[in-house]
Amino acid sequence: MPIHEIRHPLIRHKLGLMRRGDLSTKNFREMSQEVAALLTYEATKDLPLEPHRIQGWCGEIGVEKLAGKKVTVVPILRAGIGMLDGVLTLIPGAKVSVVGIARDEETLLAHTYLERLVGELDQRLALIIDPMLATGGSMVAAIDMLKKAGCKSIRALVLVAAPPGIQAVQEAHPDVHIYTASIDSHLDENGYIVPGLGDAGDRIFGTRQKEV
Ligand SMILES: O=P(O)(O)OC[C@H]1O[C@H](OP(=O)(O)OP(=O)(O)O)[C@H](O)[C@@H]1O
Ligand SMILES: O=c1cc[nH]c(=O)[nH]1
Ligand SMILES: [Mg+2]
Repeated sequence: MPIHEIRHPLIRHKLGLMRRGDLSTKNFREMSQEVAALLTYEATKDLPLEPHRIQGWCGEIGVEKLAGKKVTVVPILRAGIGMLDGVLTLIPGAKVSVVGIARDEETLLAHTYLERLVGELDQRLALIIDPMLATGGSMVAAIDMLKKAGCKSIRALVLVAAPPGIQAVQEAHPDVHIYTASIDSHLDENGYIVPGLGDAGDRIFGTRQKEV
């Protein structure tokens, strides 16, 4: 199945804390990075390795290293930035491709406003990061963009996913695996995930936020 809900106890615990409406911006931000790192660990567990010979302390030995070109991490602005350091903690050499996509609050349609992709995408695994997969419009737009640029291997890491978003990605891009900390219940009348996290961008950056 291309949807992976990672039900690790540390993720469940941290996500439970993140769902508190009164959590500070600082704590929400920190936990976004921590859960992103844990999702990265799961999403990379089958990356190919290649043998490599090095000089060890006792002479030449065989070790393994990641095969192929470096991974590119693709944060979807703004909220994806809230997961970036967490991913880079585990893959510090990754290249970063920044994509700006905003969802229109009325129509819920995704609009692309920035595309800064790294080179040699045809040889890289792309890890798209965004805390929320709601209608799926933003994620589908990001995958469309990467594929148009030649990328052949794409995975999506989201903190919370809603069924309509999962379905939209699976229908448009069945080859893309989604890794999430939780598959939530549904979307409300404004397209927000329930129970969800609220507006992830606002909670990470400390901007407009509904009173709780
Ligand atoms: O699945 P969708 O229905 O497309 O919704 C999810 C998108 O909405 C949020 O971003 P938003 O557009 O609010 O931008 P922001 O990160 O700048 O706040 C979120 O970070 C996703 O990118
Ligand atoms: O629940 C949602 C849906 C879209 N964007 C968010 O930030 N939160
Ligand atoms: Mg937002």
